[in-house]
Amino acid sequence: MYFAPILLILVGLLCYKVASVLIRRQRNARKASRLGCIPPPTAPRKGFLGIGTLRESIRATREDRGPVWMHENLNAIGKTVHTVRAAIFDYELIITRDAQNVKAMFATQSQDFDIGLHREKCFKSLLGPGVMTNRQEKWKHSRRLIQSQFARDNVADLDLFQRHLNALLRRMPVSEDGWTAKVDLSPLFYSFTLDTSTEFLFGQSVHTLSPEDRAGPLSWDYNAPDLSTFGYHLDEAKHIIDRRGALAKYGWLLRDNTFPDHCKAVQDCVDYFIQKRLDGTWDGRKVDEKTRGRDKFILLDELIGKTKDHYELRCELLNVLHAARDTTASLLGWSFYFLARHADIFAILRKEVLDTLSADPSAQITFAQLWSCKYMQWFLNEIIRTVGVVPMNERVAVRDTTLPCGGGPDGRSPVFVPKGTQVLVPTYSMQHREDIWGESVEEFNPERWQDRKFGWDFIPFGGGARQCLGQQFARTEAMFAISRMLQLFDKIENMEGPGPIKMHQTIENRSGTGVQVRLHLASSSFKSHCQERKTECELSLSEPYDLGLGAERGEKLV
Ligand code: HEM
Repeated sequence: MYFAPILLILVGLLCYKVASVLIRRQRNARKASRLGCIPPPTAPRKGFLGIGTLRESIRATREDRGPVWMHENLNAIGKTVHTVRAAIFDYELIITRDAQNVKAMFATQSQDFDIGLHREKCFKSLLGPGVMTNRQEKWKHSRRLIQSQFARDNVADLDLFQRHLNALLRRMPVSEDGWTAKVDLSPLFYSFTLDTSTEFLFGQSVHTLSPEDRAGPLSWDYNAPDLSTFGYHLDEAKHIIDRRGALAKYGWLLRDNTFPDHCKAVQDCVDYFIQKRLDGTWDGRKVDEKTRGRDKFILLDELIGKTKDHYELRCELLNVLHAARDTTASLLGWSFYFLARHADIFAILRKEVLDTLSADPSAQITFAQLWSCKYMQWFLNEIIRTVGVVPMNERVAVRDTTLPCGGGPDGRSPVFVPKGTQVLVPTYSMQHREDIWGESVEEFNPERWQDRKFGWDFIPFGGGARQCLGQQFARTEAMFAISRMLQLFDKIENMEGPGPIKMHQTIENRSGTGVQVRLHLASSSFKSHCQERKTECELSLSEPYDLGLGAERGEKLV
């Protein structure tokens, strides 16, 4: 009985939708032609309404080859085609790996573009509004608040990295033959960067790698949240967000009842840190106003000088934590993934570290020394280029606008971009364009960076107005950890065996098979450790030897 009116309403809605799409297309076509724009090539739409393409892309991501799938699909349209239109259902977007278009969106026409609304929507519940998720005026406010802090020289604290690296090394006991057991370095680096970034942001690490250090300062406080699960809840919440993000504007379809609990657990911990800092109490002692944040850089302390709004502090700090932690862990993981597969590069890099810094892993390293390691810089650039640590970026047009090129058969005409259109920037694909990087594009070769300057064709840290604020921090942390490990170990072996590279793409891109290696302790570092600990150098190692600097042999590993 009710069937006919419902059907009528549905048909009416469908007609309205079709009519409005057609009218919008006509209006856009007229405006585009007035502006001298020509559409770019259209990516083939597979299956009904492009559902086949969507399915293929989801399958590729699930099989850990998402960035490669995108690159191959663009190349299939044409190796010289760098801007295309794509459509799935009623959703039309532009994909560009053209440096000129990227420069326009990120810099020269940045007032016409912003990050997509779905980034804000996906992350809102976990991070809240902050520098990564805010748009327009609100973003400008967040950026101003954070940026001035990052301009300081002492943002990257080498002592901080050293302490947490020691904890990581304690997880890698060495046997009698000088080799560590087979270890997956990937999760260790994710823990390492969680520990360093929580300390750098909140002034208190969650000590994932050294829980024994966590117990001390907070044991007196019965109201303290459970810091041991901070990393778990953060990872789980991010995992759900990643899955939603893959569905773009349809992300809301993916429901997960555990999501609010994960978000709350993370926020409770951060709230606790902030409250303690705001109260001026920490570890039961009064924090001295004068020394607060002076001897070492703590972002929370710096922000407290600008705002006392608890919610704002929490959101901004969580935004930076999200930006900092996984990206740097991915960079470190991939570094050792490639070192384990390129013995020649391992040898060159190690020689540079020993010559420039010292062969002694307990000798002090300075910021200037680290940054003078040229080959190390090339090596990191090549890692970032090869894997695309953040393999995809995006913008959305906030008004009708244009991109300077990509249109027409020769790709030289401007392209019309209607308001609300999402423009994807597949940075991985940009970094694998043969016309930019040459025929050896798929070769891992740090030396290609010898005389190369950064341009708009290499934007792993974004560019222009929203450029990454932590590039220097991330590079310093990675250089420090790599240098120390190369001082300690003289060999690395790939324990995964042959097989294709797997790129597990979430927001960052990490190795889908982990970083399965074993490392061999250099005899010189072994001696220096022994001397430092006043133990005998000719130790006959009948038990695994604990590598952690400062830790005594035989100490119980956690
Ligand atoms: C290898 C490591 C890293 C990579 C590849 C990376 C990459 C990026 C990229 C591509 C963006 C721009 C996003 C966009 O255009 O919308 C970005 C933004 C940002 N990054 Fe990083 N990042 C890294 C490490 C870090 C670290 C360690 C920190 C902090 C300590 C950090 C803080 C930020 C912040 C605050 C923003 C937001 C800037 C804004 O929107 O105004 N990043 N990062």
